[in-house]
Amino acid sequence: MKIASVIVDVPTTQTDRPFDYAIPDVWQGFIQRGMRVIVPFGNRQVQGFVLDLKNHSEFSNLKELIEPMDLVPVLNDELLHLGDFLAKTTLCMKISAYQVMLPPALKAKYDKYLILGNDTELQQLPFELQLLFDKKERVLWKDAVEVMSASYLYREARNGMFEVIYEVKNKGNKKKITYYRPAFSEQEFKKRLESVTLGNKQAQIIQFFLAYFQPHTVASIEENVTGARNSLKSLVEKGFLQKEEHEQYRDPYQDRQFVRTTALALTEEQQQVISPILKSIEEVNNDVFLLHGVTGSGKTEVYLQSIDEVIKKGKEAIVLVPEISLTPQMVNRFKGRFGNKVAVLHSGLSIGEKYDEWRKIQRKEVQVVVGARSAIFAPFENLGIIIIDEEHETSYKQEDSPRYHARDVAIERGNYHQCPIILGSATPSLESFSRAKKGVYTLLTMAKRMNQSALPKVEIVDMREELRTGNRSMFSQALLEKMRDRIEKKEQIVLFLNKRGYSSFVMCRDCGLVVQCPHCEVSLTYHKVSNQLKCHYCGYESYAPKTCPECQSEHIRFFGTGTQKVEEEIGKILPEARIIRMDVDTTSRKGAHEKLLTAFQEGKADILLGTQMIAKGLDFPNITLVGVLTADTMLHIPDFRASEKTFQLLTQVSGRAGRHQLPGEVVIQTYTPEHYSVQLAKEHDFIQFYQQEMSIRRVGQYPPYYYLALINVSHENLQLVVKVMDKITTFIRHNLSNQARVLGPAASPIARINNRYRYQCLIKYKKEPNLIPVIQKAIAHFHEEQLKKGMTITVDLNPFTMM
Ligand SMILES: Nc1ncnc2c1ncn2[C@@H]1O[C@H](COP(=O)(O)OP(=O)(O)OP(=O)(O)O)[C@@H](O)[C@H]1O
Ligand SMILES: [Zn+2]
Ligand SMILES: [Zn+2]
Repeated sequence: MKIASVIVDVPTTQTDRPFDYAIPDVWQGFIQRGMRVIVPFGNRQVQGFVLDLKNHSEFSNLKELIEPMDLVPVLNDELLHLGDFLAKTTLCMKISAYQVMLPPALKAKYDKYLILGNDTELQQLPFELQLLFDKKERVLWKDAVEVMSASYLYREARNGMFEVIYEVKNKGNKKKITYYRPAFSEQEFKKRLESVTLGNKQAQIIQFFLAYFQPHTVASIEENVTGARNSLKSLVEKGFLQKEEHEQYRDPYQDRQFVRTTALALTEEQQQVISPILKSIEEVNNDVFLLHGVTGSGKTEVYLQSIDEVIKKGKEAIVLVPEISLTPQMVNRFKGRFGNKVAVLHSGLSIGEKYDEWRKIQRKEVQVVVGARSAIFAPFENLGIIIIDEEHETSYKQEDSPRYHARDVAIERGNYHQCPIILGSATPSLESFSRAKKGVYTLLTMAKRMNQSALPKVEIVDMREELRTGNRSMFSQALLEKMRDRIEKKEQIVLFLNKRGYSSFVMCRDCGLVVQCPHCEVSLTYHKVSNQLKCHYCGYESYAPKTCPECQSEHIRFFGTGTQKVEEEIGKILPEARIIRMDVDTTSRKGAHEKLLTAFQEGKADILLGTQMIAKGLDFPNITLVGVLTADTMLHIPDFRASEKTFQLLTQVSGRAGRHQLPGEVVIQTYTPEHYSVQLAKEHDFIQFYQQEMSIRRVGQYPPYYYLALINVSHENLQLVVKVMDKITTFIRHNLSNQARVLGPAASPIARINNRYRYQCLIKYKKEPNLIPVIQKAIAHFHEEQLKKGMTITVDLNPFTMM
């Protein structure tokens, strides 16, 4: 093959297609599909992905590609195909589709190094390289190519002379660990022993190996035979032992002892739901299961035993969990069952650690990956199951390009591998549940909690009523009494606050002004520690004003409640209570999250106070009271999913109480007690909520009855934004069927971010086969504006944020 088709890293619409490059002779036979290469583009050199190899091109005078960046492909055939799928279904550039599948270490420009292969002696190298390597462990790639050709280096790397690694700054080099392994079978080993004479130490070492016939590290040999180190070499020379080196990964969990767990005897309900899953695994079917199980019904055990079956068949498993429930407790459950067969991918890892975990997958050293959204791209080649826990979580949708939903990617991959998919939740999304009702997915239900424990009793407290009776505190009488009671009984409490920071906004009580960001149309958030106001969209910061910027009144103050303020107030009313506060501020340091949770688990506090991050996944036996301080903050955001999100959150938080022997109770404080999402969360009635919400969606023409597409235009010049959005909207309106509803142009709910005005157009549709080409055509018209004037146009198919 003489020609490579390459997708280049130049993200513009004009370059969003493969370019052909001639493969120079030195690289013939080396370049493969899915490798990254460096190619000339214009007068620059850029990276690209090889999509295809061929012998003929419709273009003549092809430029030559410069060199490969990888020894082996970083994307396999399936992932190349998946990139196509992403580009088509999310309207992103192909280059961003491929890049999103790789760990960040392979995206940015990190330095590349050569290190010597396991068996390479310095003397084997050409003299020029010997000089470079002299006493060094590794050599910068760019220094090496000054003295030797890249093709020589790559070929020898393939032969095992070197390894090529990407070095992520400050994260330390790959660690190697030396092992000694027996050179023959046990029988052969014993036979040969008869015909040699060994020194005392050597004999002891041999005895040790015969007792534990497996590879050992030097450290473990020395532990058993003191001073063994010096005799190992001669045993290698005599042929008894072989020395080998294994890479030691920067395993973030390596210092931890995992208590091994074994499969639990399943309850009747668990058995009922797992049997169709096992059947699907057995028959290699591509079924999508929606596992609707109430909180604490034992969904995780169903996942674990399904995965176990998949591993036994020599296949692999991907488990997605939302970033915030990817707690050490969650990781332990998987590592405890499958040990080092598990790789973990989440945003708390350093770039180097992510790269290491990814390579374990690529090298087939693990069979299970547990991770947040992007783990759906794990480069497994023989997938046997994909599990998405808490499938209703909106964090499975990526908010920047490629705007993909992990569920769609999972279904696409499941289809390729012909493997089952489990979507699990106590509060499934309306989209998934309606698909299950229609029979597109198979519905599996677990309605009971483990050990017959009841779902917690929920009490709703009307905070307006509290105010009327003169209670101005953030705790209702009911909640306060129950908190006292639990502290006395030495049981534990979870207090949930739907917010971050000390207080959310600053308002003037005289003129009603809310202090806003000067660049964005949002109110600023007050941070007590620094006495600053911050914008969470653009990062703008200023000191909190002492007087109102509008009317100069001094009655300007902070509204709303934050975790710090709640902590202070508890300190006043329940001074004996020990509190652990978990929010963005207390958990920003690496490992902090885990420390706080462990402390709580060990009973070092009575109250766990926190935001969203404590709502899910926690499974602690001693929690018997959950208090939700303000249930309605989320009901008022401009989003048609506001009620659904409120119901889900209240159900999830309530689900933390009374999961084991002790019964649980929940107090929900609210200013809108009559709202159905609050009332039905009290009843734990998902089905009723589903029906009620569906009828509202039908009337409002929202998903799952209609699909949505959101187009957004932003620029500093308001007139330009309005003009462009108007033209796009008109074009789309004229080119879709009259069943489609095209709303807009209208100012976005957040009308300005970072001084850029934002306008949008929302399309609601049922069936529009031409939707994508029409949108593309509408936008293509404004290329010039995008390129020259810095205007941004984004398209979000099935958007999850309407802001
Ligand atoms: N078959 C079983 N026998 C005994 N205990 C079990 C069994 N299955 C699960 N459990 C235990 O029951 C508890 C609840 O299970 P699990 O956390 O899996 O529930 P879940 O459905 O995932 O809940 P949530 O949706 O609230 O996270 C756990 O402590 C788990 O170890
Ligand atoms: Zn004022
Ligand atoms: Zn701002």
